[in-house]
Amino acid sequence: MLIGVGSTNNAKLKAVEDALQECKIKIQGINAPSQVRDQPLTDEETKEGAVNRAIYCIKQNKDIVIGIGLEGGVTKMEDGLFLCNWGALADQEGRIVTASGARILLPENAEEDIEAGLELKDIIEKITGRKNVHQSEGAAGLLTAGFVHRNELFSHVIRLLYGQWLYQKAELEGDQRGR
Ligand SMILES: O=P(O)(O)OP(=O)(O)OP(=O)(O)OC[C@H]1O[C@@H](n2cnc3c(O)ncnc32)[C@H](O)[C@@H]1O
Ligand SMILES: [Mg+2]
Repeated sequence: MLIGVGSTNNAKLKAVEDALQECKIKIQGINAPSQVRDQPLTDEETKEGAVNRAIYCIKQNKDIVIGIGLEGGVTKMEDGLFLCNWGALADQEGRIVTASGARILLPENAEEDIEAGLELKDIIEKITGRKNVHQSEGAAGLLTAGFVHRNELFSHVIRLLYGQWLYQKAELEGDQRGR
């Protein structure tokens, strides 16, 4: 089964590979536009970016059975700004499922930089002094001393998406059999 993943970011592609390793899948990374800001600033905007990427993927090629869109963002809470991750799965029948992942509080200085208009990936590069951290362990890796990497956060989201999709398809097939 061919899965289109709406990104060429290694952390996201690895997340899909790891999350669905027991399923017979082939992955195609697609440079899908999120159609939201490069740095989404709310849960809603982050989720919308994931949905837009997923839908873009299934429109590229009829052989793509499902499209997966993954989007990172931030969301404001009483105690500060949290890192959030959203995912969406779209299929050729028009079904769309969504899920979000674990979230952690960003340091106060990161919040100030984001409010000043910087992207989280640039802030993390500034803190670590390394390039392309968003393609590997990400902000989560930095803030958990390497315990939880960005791809792991997305992996859970992907399993939530794929599992919901399987469940909904099975429900539909049950209905069609007159259950
Ligand atoms: O190529 P794409 O798929 O766009 O990958 P990306 O790394 O830009 O990821 P997103 O667009 O999903 O993330 C939106 C913004 O949030 C940043 N971001 C989100 N999670 C991050 C993380 O764990 N570490 C570093 N930056 C992160 C990211 O770099 C962008 O600036
Ligand atoms: Mg991006």
